[in-house]
Amino acid sequence: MAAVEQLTEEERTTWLRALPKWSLARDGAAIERKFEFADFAEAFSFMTRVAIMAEKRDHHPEWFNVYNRVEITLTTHDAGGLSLRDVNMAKKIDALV
Ligand SMILES: C[C@H](O)[C@H](O)[C@H]1CNC2=NC(N)=NC(=O)C2=N1
Repeated sequence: MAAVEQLTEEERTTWLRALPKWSLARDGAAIERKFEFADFAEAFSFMTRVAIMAEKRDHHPEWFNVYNRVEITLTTHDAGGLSLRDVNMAKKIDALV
């Protein structure tokens, strides 16, 4: 796969404005968002939809689930930090909820 470029600090700031529900994590190397659903079935349904999308895009979330809560962290391992792939994925995830 072609190398994926890490976002510069300026690009990070700009892109994050378009993702108000996500915050920078790991010293700018990742973004994260917490989700809360009615129950486990709703949370897992959401996770299933994210998983299918992740496979299609070959870009996979780091996540944590307890009952109705899901926490998602996006980072690009191939870039060693945040890339446009994370920003695009976050937008797609936002559109699912
Ligand atoms: C070999 C495979 O295509 C790569 O490792 C993909 C898979 N999914 C990935 N997911 C994420 N979040 N970052 C990556 O760099 C990444 N790379």
